[in-house]
Amino acid sequence: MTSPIDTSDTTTGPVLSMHGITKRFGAVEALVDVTFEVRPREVVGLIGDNAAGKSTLAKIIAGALQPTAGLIEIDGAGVTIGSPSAAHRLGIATVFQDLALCENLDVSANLFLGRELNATGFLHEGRMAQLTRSVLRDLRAQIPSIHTPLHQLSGGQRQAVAIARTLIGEPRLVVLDEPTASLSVAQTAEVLTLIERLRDLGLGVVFISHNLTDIGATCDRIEVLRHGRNNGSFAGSSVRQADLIAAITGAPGYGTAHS
Ligand SMILES: Nc1ncnc2c1ncn2[C@@H]1O[C@H](COP(=O)(O)OP(=O)(O)OP(=O)(O)O)[C@@H](O)[C@H]1O
Repeated sequence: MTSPIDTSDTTTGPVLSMHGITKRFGAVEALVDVTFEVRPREVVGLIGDNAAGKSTLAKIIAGALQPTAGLIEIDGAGVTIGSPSAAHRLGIATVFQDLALCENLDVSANLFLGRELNATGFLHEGRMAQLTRSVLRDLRAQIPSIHTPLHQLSGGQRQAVAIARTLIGEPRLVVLDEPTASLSVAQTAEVLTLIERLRDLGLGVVFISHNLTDIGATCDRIEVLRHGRNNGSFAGSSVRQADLIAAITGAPGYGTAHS
């Protein structure tokens, strides 16, 4: 339960591979011929201006939207991610900005929300508590107690609970949509550390953000979308913010797709 794929070799094939992804909403082309890949043990930043198509791509990965065209592969095999539960079965976990947690429930109950363990018809609270502690230990998340109600936690701790919740399903890939938005500097640092832990656990991570400092500090690779198209791919370690901004805004040299 708490041992996601332990893949230490980043030369292995992508866990997620998307080619020619197009998504139309009527006349609106939200995504056009997009390519996107994530390898095990890799954090890929997905950035772009408002309406660039980031959330649409995340929703397609999460099974909440279907692409109009394109090919999706998980571990090299073509798949259709027809629903959020299909994504879950394929080892894809997504944390959207609303976190989808319950304020009045405690940490452990939130981790198992909607998928409580049953033993002879009863909630198996002891086992859920054990797994909750194990997942939080794997992440080294700073949570006061697994019995603390969610409404008593900080924004960063809530994000930690939402990220810990993804590990219950033994994911290969975790998609985080703006996980540091509206967090303090200290809470942001904690969440960035959690993202690095997910990578250390062998997972592929998609990190969507408008914050280029957070992206630059954490990502192995950064993919830029502009007007629904690929508009630049950068190695995280060596990237300059000016180059990211140029790709996001379409400065000269970055005005076309697939630069
Ligand atoms: N359900 C929908 N119906 C119609 N148009 C949509 C729908 N969802 C997204 N769009 C359009 O698709 C485009 C891409 O939107 P998307 O939300 O993916 O961008 P984004 O990069 O996530 O933006 P932001 O950073 O502002 O959240 C926008 O023009 C948006 O208006």
